[in-house]
Amino acid sequence: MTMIRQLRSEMSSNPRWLVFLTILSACSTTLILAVINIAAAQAQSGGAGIRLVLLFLVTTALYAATQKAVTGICATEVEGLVDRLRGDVVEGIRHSDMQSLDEIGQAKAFSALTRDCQTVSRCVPMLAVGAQDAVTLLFVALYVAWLSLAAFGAVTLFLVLAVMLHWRRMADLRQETSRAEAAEMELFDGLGGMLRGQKEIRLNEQRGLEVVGDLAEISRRTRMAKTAIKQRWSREFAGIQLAFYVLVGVMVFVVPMVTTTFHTEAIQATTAAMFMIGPIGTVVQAVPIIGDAEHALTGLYALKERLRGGRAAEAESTTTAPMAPPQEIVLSDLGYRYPDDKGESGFSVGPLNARFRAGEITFITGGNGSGKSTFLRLLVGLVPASGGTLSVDGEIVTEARMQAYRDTISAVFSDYHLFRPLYGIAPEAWPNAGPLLEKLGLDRKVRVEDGRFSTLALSAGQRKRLALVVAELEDKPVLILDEWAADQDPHFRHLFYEEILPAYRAQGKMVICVTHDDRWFGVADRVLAMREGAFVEGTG
Ligand SMILES: Nc1ncnc2c1ncn2[C@@H]1O[C@H](COP(=O)(O)OP(=O)(O)OP(=O)(O)O)[C@@H](O)[C@H]1O
Repeated sequence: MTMIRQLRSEMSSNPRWLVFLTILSACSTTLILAVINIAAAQAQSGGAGIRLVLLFLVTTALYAATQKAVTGICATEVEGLVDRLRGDVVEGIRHSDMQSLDEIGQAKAFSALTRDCQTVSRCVPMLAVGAQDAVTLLFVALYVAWLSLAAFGAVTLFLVLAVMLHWRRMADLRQETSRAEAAEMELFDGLGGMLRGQKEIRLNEQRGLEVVGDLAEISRRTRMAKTAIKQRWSREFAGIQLAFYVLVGVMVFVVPMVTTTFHTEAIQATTAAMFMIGPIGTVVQAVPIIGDAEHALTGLYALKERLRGGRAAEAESTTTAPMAPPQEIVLSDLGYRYPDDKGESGFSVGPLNARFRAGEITFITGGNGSGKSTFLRLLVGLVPASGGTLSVDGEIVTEARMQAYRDTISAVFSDYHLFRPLYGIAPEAWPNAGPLLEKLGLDRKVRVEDGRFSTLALSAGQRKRLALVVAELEDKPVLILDEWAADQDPHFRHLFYEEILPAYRAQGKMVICVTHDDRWFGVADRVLAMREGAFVEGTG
């Protein structure tokens, strides 16, 4: 079991101590049972002695103390495991290339980090109590054996049959659980789309009705799948409890027929069997919860490995020495191909040959879908090249130097994201934000307070200007902008092409911009046109 294996290898407390406490807890439960049986027998002959009362109190206190300790240790260890795993997955995401992330899918990564982690956390009480009750069952069974071998035979036979039946049904249940999970994932995707598409839904009533209708259908399928699983579990649970009552009936009515010695122990063995009903119920309830947690944990480890796969070499051999500001970036036959999708071959860019120099502005132009954004992802090392090389100042950028290379680049991509805190920007640079905000007409909207932007509630054009403020605060030697001016009004477009870009050139920055603004092509030192993933001959 993944959970037990991982807990054993990563536990901060001694696993033997946990096992000892679990056994002690089960012992105390069995002792309580024995004390009750003895007291009941003594009651027939005039009442239980004070020693028995004291023993009862001590065993009860021992049970409460060990249960508290086991639950506490399980909670600390499982939550620690989840926390470390979540951290590893987040790190894995940070280090993985964009292609791997695209393949995994944002929804899957998000649900692993939220729902799966929660599922593992939720199993803590059941893990602790379930383990205690499983050991208790064993001990009570031994106690029954001590009372009567015939009763023990009946209990063992029953337990073996119950476990075998239960195990066989578990396989079916696991399949049904996977189907229910797939349906639920589809539902989450649909709900996400419905929330993001509110504007479109409000502008077309028929679309809204169809979206809601579709969601209702997916929700119905999810409900059916989940209800079926819950019903099967409650049938399973009720079946096992019922079978146990039958067992008690067998002990009371049938066993005395085959053995003459059983009568004296009948009441005690029956009480012991009744004592097993609680733990059996807990174990039966714990199994699916722990099973779900196990499934979630296996998925989380698989995701962690997948994120690590292929990037291990980079992560393990990355040299942290910073790279000097690039004076020249050279692409030699550099290429990238998106993975094939359901038999359709993926779009490819390259082989690309180009040279970018510090203090120069290069414009990249080309029709929609010609590969400009893909080229930028490749240029900044967000996707692994399928061929060719990328060199900085005569040295090929290896996997090990890729992060150092990326650290020399600032970018505003077409699908950029704005963080409210000024992550990655040294506090000494925060005061520079004021003049930049003023230059880009944002000073009356946004301030920097304690290293955070006061607001991100801005128009599309304002947000893009704020993204440029962030890029300027980073003050890196290479700047990449993907259709930055597309959202700007004539004033800021003019400012961008006529003042901002020439200022970058004067500062010695290497600037690469994707743009369709042919009116300002003259501002660039070079214009490269793209078509079908390649630079058009004669441009540049
Ligand atoms: N994540 C992806 N997975 C697979 N294929 C993709 C992916 N992103 C883009 N593509 C494919 O790559 C091709 C080029 O896309 P890209 O975004 O690079 O073009 P572009 O020139 O930037 O277009 P636009 O001017 O419309 O932004 C497209 O035909 C698209 O189908």
